[in-house]
Amino acid sequence: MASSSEPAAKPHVLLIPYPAQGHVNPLLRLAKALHLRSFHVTFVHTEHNHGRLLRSRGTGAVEGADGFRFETIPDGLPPAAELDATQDIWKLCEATRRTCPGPVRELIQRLNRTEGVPPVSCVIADGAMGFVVHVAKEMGLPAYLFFTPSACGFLAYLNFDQLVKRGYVPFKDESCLTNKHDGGYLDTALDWVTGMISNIRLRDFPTFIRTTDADDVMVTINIKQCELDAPAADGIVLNTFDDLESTALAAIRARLPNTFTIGPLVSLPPYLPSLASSLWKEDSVCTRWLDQQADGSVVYVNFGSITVVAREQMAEFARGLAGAGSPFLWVVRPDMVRDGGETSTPLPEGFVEEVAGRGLMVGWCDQEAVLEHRATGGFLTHCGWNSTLESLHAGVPMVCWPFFAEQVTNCRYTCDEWGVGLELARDAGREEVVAAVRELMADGGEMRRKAAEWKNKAEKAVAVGGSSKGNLERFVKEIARVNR
Ligand SMILES: O=c1ccn([C@@H]2O[C@H](COP(=O)(O)OP(=O)(O)O[C@H]3O[C@H](CO)[C@@H](O)[C@H](O)[C@H]3O)[C@@H](O)[C@H]2O)c(=O)[nH]1
Repeated sequence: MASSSEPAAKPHVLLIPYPAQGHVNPLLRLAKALHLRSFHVTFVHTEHNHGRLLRSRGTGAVEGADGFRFETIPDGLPPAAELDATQDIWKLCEATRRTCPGPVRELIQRLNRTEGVPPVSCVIADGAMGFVVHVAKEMGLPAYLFFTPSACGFLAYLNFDQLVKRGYVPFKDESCLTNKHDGGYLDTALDWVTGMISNIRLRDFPTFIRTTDADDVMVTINIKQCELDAPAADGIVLNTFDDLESTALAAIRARLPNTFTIGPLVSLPPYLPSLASSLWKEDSVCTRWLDQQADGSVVYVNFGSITVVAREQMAEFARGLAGAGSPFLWVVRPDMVRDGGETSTPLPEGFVEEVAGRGLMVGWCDQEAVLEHRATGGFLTHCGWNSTLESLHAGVPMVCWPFFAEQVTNCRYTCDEWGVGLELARDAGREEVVAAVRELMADGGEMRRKAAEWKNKAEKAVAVGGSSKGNLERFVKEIARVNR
């Protein structure tokens, strides 16, 4: 709760993440940065995620801090039978857009009536909650959108309407939907897209375009976010830095001039560590286990918070990972494998015993700490943007195994543009996994050198005098000023 002695003139920022781990994390980091700069902060979880946070912490309440409060809104989905199961992000996108405008409006009205709390002066919502901009505008409030993907991913989304207008989407033929049997359609060059690498292909675009449905929900929602919501916002915030994505950023700024690049938003060193956002309970054994491993020897494997893998592929992957020979730390979420809609034990029988001593499997870890640990030598990732950026910040080269959304775009840039990744084919078998992990963990090499270079540039961007640090301070001034 806010302290009643708080001066009424303090700017009060309301932050509304999209309710998924990869979206909550960067917005919470921004929220803390604003709190550190004397903003009163209200951070909004969905009721579902609030329940998960309580469970992952084993507490009865999610505590705020002085001038930092948590609030909840419904997400529009029926209550989940299994609290820890990953929500269906497709249904969630549609449900939040339909359900949340009313509750957001009521929340702002209630906060404005709450004694001791300064009136809400600015709203920052995730780009995937872009409808919030219109609610804020109706209430006379400035509103900013934080798009959590990479700039190259966001630029790809900004071109969805062109893909439709030019007739690439919807796909004409079901067979074009899969990597295997597309008859080359996914390799179509899109050299007209300003700001993306010149040889970008249809397959490098966020996978939501892979539909034969002219009214596809994800295509429609993404176009609305880019064509209706983003231009209506007072500004756009991106978790990236200028050196990394200068060409994509120039194209974005040509359309949305007031774009602030403030990344990488990392949480080290921690500020208000008690205000954490892990929806799963972190396994504390990881650091102790890593402490016992040699420098740069461990391959860290994590597919993020949403990815679901087929049982046979999981088994094949496990064999490949074990066969590569490096010690490994693998985060296996309990709901990662689904058989016919059912969640069941994800690992092949006997695997845990077989790799005991050289492979550690946990349900969830403190990923930033793992990537920064001296023993971690490579990251096998699904290329979620937070994972990619956290890896770049830690100077750790990657094997890229993208599954959906703009992970394919991030993979392309990580491998071909930034030179710090090796791509693993979506249908890779154990031999390919072995080969990729061995190459990743090999000593020396160009990828490792490049990774060290990007680490340096990332650190410079957020240090005093760096581009992201300067942009953050400019952003802070702008959103504090609109309040006066
Ligand atoms: O054991 C774990 C696993 C993950 N994380 C954290 O969880 C976040 C995961 O984010 P990300 O790597 O971006 O993966 P997703 O959760 O899959 O992210 C979704 O959101 C991202 C941002 O929009 C998109 O780039 C992805 O495509 C989309 O799947 C990161 O901050 C990780 O550090 C942990 O702390 N511990």
